[in-house]
Amino acid sequence: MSSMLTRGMEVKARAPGKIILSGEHAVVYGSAAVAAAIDLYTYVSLTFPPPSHSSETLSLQLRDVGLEFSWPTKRIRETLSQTIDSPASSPTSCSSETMKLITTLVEEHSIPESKIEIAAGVVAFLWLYTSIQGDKPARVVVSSELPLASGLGSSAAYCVSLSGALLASSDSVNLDFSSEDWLSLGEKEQKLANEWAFEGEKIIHGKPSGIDNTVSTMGNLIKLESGALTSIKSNMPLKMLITDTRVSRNTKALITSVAERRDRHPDTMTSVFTAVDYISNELASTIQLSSSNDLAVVEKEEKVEELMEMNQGLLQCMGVSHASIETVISTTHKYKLSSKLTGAGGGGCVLTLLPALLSASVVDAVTAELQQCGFRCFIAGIGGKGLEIRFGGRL
Ligand SMILES: Nc1ncnc2c1ncn2[C@@H]1O[C@H](COP(=O)(O)OP(=O)(O)OP(=O)(O)O)[C@@H](O)[C@H]1O
Ligand SMILES: C[C@@](O)(CCO)CC(=O)[O-]
Ligand SMILES: [Mg+2]
Repeated sequence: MSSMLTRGMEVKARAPGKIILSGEHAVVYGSAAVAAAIDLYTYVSLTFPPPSHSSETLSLQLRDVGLEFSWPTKRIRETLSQTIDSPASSPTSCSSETMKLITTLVEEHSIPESKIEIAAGVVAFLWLYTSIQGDKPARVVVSSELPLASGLGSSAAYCVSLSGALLASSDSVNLDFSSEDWLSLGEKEQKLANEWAFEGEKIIHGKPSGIDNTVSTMGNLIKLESGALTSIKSNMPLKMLITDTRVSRNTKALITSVAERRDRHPDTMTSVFTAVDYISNELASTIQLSSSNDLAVVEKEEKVEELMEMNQGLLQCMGVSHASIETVISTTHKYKLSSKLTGAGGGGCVLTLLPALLSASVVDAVTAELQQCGFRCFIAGIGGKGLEIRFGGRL
């Protein structure tokens, strides 16, 4: 399969962003968290030059940030000779020595100071590319429907779609490349893509829990607790208004600030994480479709709202709320709606539950008031597909 793909064929992958309904940060310390895929995707296009082509470069175009990188493959082999021939079938972490070497490759390109956080994404790209495809010349293009660095899992969608495209064109994955439809990977291959994406997330997040890459790979609605995954089936409408405060933040820095607070107050923070664990488990059983869960939708919504408020209080206690998030919470509260931050916090996006019977005029009024504050509001479809691959066709 890989020999056909090396003849100028294009492989595409797409992976969704996510919302975290409860449990961000605490999940890094083993508490339960509940997350859902949303219908906004990051797309990767990977093309190997045809054999007649003289190009011996690896190029990366990041359309969302208007940056382009390219490296002679000879330069990549010289720099990363120690790690380049590792097998794609066994995901490995990027050591600090290799990270330094990759950083020298990234620093050969000047990234404007205002976009410096993209460098971690480029390092993650080079680690995933060289680990899975070695030093083959290729052109990779990334574009996303997600706001970057805003809590909707753009880093995970980036790592999952990259891992998917790279594996789909390796010998580790077997797919029908004569099909022009979006294809899901088999269970084993999905697991491999998720494991590689987790290695990329480690480079971008520092200490990720794995929830973002897992929900982006698998799609749907999931609970993750101490690394153990449960898939949640729900028949609740779960309509969420997403408000992007447009305050950009960095997940790695926020994870570090929570770790520092935990170092200062170990017992207290452990109790906070335990409380979040209870909240996530209660939220999961409230939305879960099961014969013992016979509450009416309105009652379930009231429970979810209260649990979201409680989780937000504990996120504030962890130090990851922000004045812009508090403005969204107080604005939606005027309309008797409950909100919480989603993702790492510090700005970024806020979720507001829109109960099924809420009138459209209230949604319009609250949205208008939030937009007047300079925020961007949208409603995303929840619980859709995860990583998918497509051969040929257009992005
Ligand atoms: N489409 C993209 N193009 C280039 N880099 C990207 C893209 N998507 C994500 N990244 C990388 O991921 C970083 C943002 O990741 P970060 O974890 O801080 O935010 P997030 O994943 O959007 O939010 P959260 O982790 O809270 O869900 C960017 O700075 C960049 O390095
Ligand atoms: C803040 C965090 O819990 C969620 C970010 O979406 C980090 C992680 O779990 O990797
Ligand atoms: Mg992230």
